[in-house]
Order: sequence, then C-alpha cells, then structure tokens
Amino acid sequence: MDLFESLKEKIDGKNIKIVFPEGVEPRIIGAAVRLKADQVLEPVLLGAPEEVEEVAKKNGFHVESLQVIDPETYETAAFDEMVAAFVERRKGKATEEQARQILKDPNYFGTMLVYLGLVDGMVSGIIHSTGETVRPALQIIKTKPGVSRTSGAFIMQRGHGSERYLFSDCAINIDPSAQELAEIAVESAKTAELFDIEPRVAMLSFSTKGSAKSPQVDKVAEATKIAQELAPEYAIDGELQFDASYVPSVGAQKAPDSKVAGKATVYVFPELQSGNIGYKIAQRFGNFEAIGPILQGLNKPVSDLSRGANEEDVYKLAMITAAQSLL
Ligand SMILES: CC(C)(COP(=O)(O)OP(=O)(O)OC[C@H]1O[C@@H](n2cnc3c(N)ncnc32)[C@H](O)[C@@H]1OP(=O)(O)O)[C@@H](O)C(=O)NCCC(=O)NCCS
Ligand SMILES: CC(=O)OP(=O)(O)O
Repeated sequence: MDLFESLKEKIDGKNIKIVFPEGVEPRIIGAAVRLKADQVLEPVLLGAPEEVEEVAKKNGFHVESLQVIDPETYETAAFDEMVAAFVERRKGKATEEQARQILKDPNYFGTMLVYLGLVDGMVSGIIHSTGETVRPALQIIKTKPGVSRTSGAFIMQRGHGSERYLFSDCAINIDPSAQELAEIAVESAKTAELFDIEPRVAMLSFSTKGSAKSPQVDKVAEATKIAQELAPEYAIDGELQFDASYVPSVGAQKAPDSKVAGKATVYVFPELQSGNIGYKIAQRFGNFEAIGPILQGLNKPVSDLSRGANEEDVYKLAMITAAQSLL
C-alpha cells in the first residue's frame, strides 16, 4: 500500500490537530484547506484572520472552515498561562517580561501550543530558517529520555514509493561526534520502521572498511561500533561509501561480508554538509521526492519544511507529523 494511504488509515478519525505558524503563506493555506477537506487532520493556522482570508482569496482558497488563531489577540488568561509555563520550562533562562516578548514569535507560540497539549504537532519552516523553526522545540519540547540530540531525517522516494529510503541527518547537527552520530543512526532506524522501511543502516564515508585513513573516517568507524552496541537488533554497518552501500555489485566487491552493503535502506551522513547537499542532489538530479526534515527523538513532533517546499510537500509532512504524534 502507498505510504500516505497507510498513514491516512493510521490517523483517520483521530482528530489530530497540527499547528502551522506560517498561516499567511499560500503554500501553507493551500495544504491546510486540502488536509481539512480530505478529513486527514485538523489544521490550525496562526496569523491575523483578516490577513489569512486576504491571502486565501487572492489564491482562490476558501478558509471559512479552518481554525485560525491570532497570537496578537490571544485570550489574556490563556496567554498568561503560556507565559508562566514557558518561564517554568526555561528554568531561569527567561524572565516573565522576556517570555512575553519571545512568545510573540509564531514559532515559539506554536511550539508552546504543542508543549501545552493544545495541538498535537507543528509544521513550520517554509519561510523561516531551520534555526528559527527548531530552536523553540529544542528549548521547550526537548528530546526524549535516552536521546541527547534531535536530528533531521528525510524519506526519499521515487516511483510512487517503489523505491523508498531514509536519509539523515540532513538538517540539524553540523558536526556530530562519534557518539552523537551513533545515536542518529539508531534513531534513524526507528524512524525508518515507523514509515514502513526495513532498516539496513549504512554509515556513510568516503572510505569503505579502511580503504582510506583519516580522522573523519575514524569517526564514522567508531560511530558504527557504538551504534551496533547501542542497538544490536538493527543491521548497521560502516564505514561505507555510497556506491558500496547502494550498488549490490560494488557492495559485494568492497565489503563482501557486510549485511548492509549493496542493500542499504537508511543512509547516515557523517556531518551536515554532506547530508544536506546529498539529499538535495538526490531530490533535484535524481527525481526523488524528499519528505522532511522529520525531527527525530523529540518528546512531541515538530517538523521543519525546506523553504523550497511546495504545497504537496506541506500536505505530506503534516501527515507524517500527525503519525508521529500517535507514538
Ligand atoms: C539546530 C541549531 C539551530 C541549534 O543551534 P543553537 O540554537 O545555536 O543551539 P544552542 O547550542 O544555542 O542551544 C540552544 C538549545 O537547544 C539545545 N540543542 C541544540 N542543538 C540540539 C540538538 N541537536 N538536539 C537537542 N537539543 C539541542 C541546547 O541544548 C540548548 O538548550 P537549552 O537552551 O535548554 O540549554 C544549530 O545547530 C544549527 O544552526 N544547525 C544547522 C541548521 C541548518 O541550517 N540546517 C540546514 C537546513 S535544514
Ligand atoms: C532542509 C533544508 O535544507 O531547509 P532549507 O532549504 O529551508 O534551508
């Protein structure tokens, strides 16, 4: 079954609420109107209602049935409660006065709605940078017990899902340590399972099994060992070059004893430059659909769109975020 048909079945009838802080952006409004009409989930747009309506009208959308919250006119008692919860969560890192200022930012406001359980997840980042989008989640929602770093994964699919892989970290950790990379690998295997990908995890490098020597290669080899110890239930191998991971004949030649080489489904990049460049090359040269970044390891789901996303990307990432909220 198509991934999104199966996700629709999972989230159907659960009345899952997803907040979109960029409620006056046409690609967001278009996706929200379709999500509501298809009865996939309950979208909540942030913004001034008259502005949302104006943008919708210009773009031929009808938004009458959508919930719109204007942070500027949010009910005083509810805002006071939000401010108090923020100050408490930041434990001395923000005063009440600072909190009132910070919460004017729609990404902070939306993240607080998620934290307070008033909505189930958030999708943002189509206008804002990744830092602006995810920093509130890192500070407020924070990572699950046992996870020290969140990371950003993409579902990469082609041929309506006949080929489907997971790429990570393509969004968050600029230069993870071996320990952090190992954790990213394990979280990526879990994310893959959630989205019907049987995880065979390749720890990518420019070297395969010692064919090159450098501190960067050593980091990936060490991360592989740590990940294998952390999660022996998963097939995780490295360090592997991309061709050795993906092409069966090259995998057999370069890493003949590997359970992953030549058939990897989860590709873990050694640092963010290669991860972010790698997914965009597959997307733009290879015609893969890139759905994400899906933030892994957070207590509640927050997803960060690429600024290059289209309406369909928003629609699909919202479904993924809704499915994560059921975990
Ligand atoms: C994600 C990012 C914005 C965080 O940067 P930052 O805000 O400067 O991070 P800081 O080190 O100041 O930490 C801020 C808070 O987030 C937490 N944090 C930072 N990175 C984290 C991570 N990967 N996982 C979990 N928590 C994290 C810190 O512990 C800190 O929490 P605290 O305030 O409660 O102590 C930064 O790593 C970044 O810019 N990454 C690249 C993003 C990017 O451009 N990607 C390409 C496009 S997708
Ligand atoms: C994920 C990503 O690269 O986001 P952006 O294109 O917005 O920088």
